[in-house]
Amino acid sequence: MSVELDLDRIIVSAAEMSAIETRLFDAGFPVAALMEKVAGRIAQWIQHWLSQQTPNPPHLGVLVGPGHNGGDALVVARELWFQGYPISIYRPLDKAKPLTQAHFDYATSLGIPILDRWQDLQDCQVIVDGLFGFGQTRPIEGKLADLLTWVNQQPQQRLSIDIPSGIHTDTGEVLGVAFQADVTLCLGLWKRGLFQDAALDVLGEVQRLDFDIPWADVAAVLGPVPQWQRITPESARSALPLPRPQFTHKYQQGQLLLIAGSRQYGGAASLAALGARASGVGMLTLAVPESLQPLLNQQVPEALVLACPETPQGAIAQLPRDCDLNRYDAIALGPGLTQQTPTLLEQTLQIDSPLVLDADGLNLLAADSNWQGGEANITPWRSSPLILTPHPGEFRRLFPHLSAPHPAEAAQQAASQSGALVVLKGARVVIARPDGSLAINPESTPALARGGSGDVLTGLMAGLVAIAACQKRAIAPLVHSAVWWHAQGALRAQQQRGVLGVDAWTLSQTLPLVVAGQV
Ligand SMILES: NC(=O)C1=CN([C@@H]2O[C@H](COP(=O)(O)OP(=O)(O)OC[C@H]3O[C@@H](n4cnc5c(N)ncnc54)[C@H](O)[C@@H]3O)[C@@H](O)[C@H]2O)[C@@H](O)CC1
Ligand SMILES: Nc1ncnc2c1ncn2[C@@H]1O[C@H](COP(=O)(O)OP(=O)(O)O)[C@@H](O)[C@H]1O
Ligand SMILES: [K+]
Repeated sequence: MSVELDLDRIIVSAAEMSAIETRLFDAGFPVAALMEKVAGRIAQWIQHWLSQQTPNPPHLGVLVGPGHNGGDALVVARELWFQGYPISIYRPLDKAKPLTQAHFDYATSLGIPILDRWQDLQDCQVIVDGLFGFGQTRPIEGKLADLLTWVNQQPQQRLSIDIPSGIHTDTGEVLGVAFQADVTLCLGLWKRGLFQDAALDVLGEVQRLDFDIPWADVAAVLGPVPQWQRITPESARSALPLPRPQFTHKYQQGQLLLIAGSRQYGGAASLAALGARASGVGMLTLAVPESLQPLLNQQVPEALVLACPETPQGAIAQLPRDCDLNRYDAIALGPGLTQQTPTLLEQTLQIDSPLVLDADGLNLLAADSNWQGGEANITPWRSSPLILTPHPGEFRRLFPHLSAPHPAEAAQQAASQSGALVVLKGARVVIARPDGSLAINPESTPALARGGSGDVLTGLMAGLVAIAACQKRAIAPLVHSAVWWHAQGALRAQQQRGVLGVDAWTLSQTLPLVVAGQV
């Protein structure tokens, strides 16, 4: 018996969703009954949504496709018609699956208007997209492309059933043109495409409507531990090292060494240090070029600052002789470092504790001859986790030979072949583990698209990893947690200051509030 997972955490491909549905049908659940159930929940959701906006039922235009997405749309249209909503149906293609055709015939017999021209949808207040669901693979072309282009130019609110038509269910790619939704109601289980950066701007607000899929059927298709998971508030919270016991001291709450900064990039070191502060790590040590010591002492007074001899250009030339790398629970290397001193990477890689590499730490790794473009697995020469936090540019330098077309698959391949835990940054951060599993952060904000946000993440993540390592907890859940809280910190700061008000320093000051708010 596998442990039942919250269905909200699971992300499926179109083929997996189809296989899960097939199991329900094979077990005796009639296809038509499932469609009634699902569409009934969609209709209820729409009714509640619209009742909050206007007391009078608005006129709904319903786009109906040939498959069961169109069938869902017809059942929704029928139910809302019975509830007194004015409805108009537009069906661009004549062909339909038998169940969809039956619903179309019944809707026609009820006298629900069937439009001949899509232009007549302009009288509606809301347009519902039931053209294609997870069955879509082909590009949207010809008349369908013209229809969606026209619909997207209309002022009405737009709601999509399951996934916007024109979005590839697995990759999130726009297949020519896509229905531009204000709301997307994902049915049953989260689809992969809804978390791909390429799709984000056409999804609108995304909600999942549950339809009671038994765990046994999910596990039969996805295995006992589904590979693709969403980070949820519960998983992010439960990973935090809380509550803190009364009887403890700082060395039991993690010791982190952060090696960062140069005369040129002093801010990166302080932002990473402030991120680490937000983790609550017991003891923070900063190794920085000696000229940065006064700045860091002032900005992060609780940290122990190691002044390192520096190069003429102001980079760390070497670590102080008395710096014992073995005493730390975790090490982070990279923000603002420059690439002048490859020995820093060599030294830290040899230490048997978790290592977080970011920015120039990643660039040094990419240039290291042992790394071999990420194709030589690190596991034989390192037993502790190596955590890489590249943005897409750094990722390409690290893994130049990977040909996976989409970020999630690319991260998955990168982690499997290199043995590192790969945190691929972007609008939706993907965390891939060497065992092939993948976690995606579903909630974030473009407020983070700003210099320094990543430095804060590195510090926060390394701090949480240090606590986990010190307390002999699993490391990966804390990496997920760091990505989640980083985004939540940005969302909180954005609430207070707007999307343009979330500079990295503000983010670092908001993070302790959201993380501490979990106690
Ligand atoms: N089976 C059921 O009773 C349930 C079905 N559900 C609904 O069913 C959907 C999946 O239904 P289907 O598998 O029938 O697939 P779709 O409704 O997504 O449509 C697939 C059909 O569209 C055609 N098509 C795809 N792309 C096209 C293009 N670009 N141009 C022209 N034709 C194109 C395909 O040839 C196929 O006939 C889900 O998204 C969901 O809305 C869910 O509600 C769960 C219950
Ligand atoms: N459009 C976006 N939406 C959400 N998060 C974003 C977006 N763009 C960037 N981010 C996040 O901001 C951070 C940027 O990190 P990085 O590229 O390393 O920048 P820097 O080196 O300047 O700190 C990452 O955590 C990334 O996921
Ligand atoms: K749809």
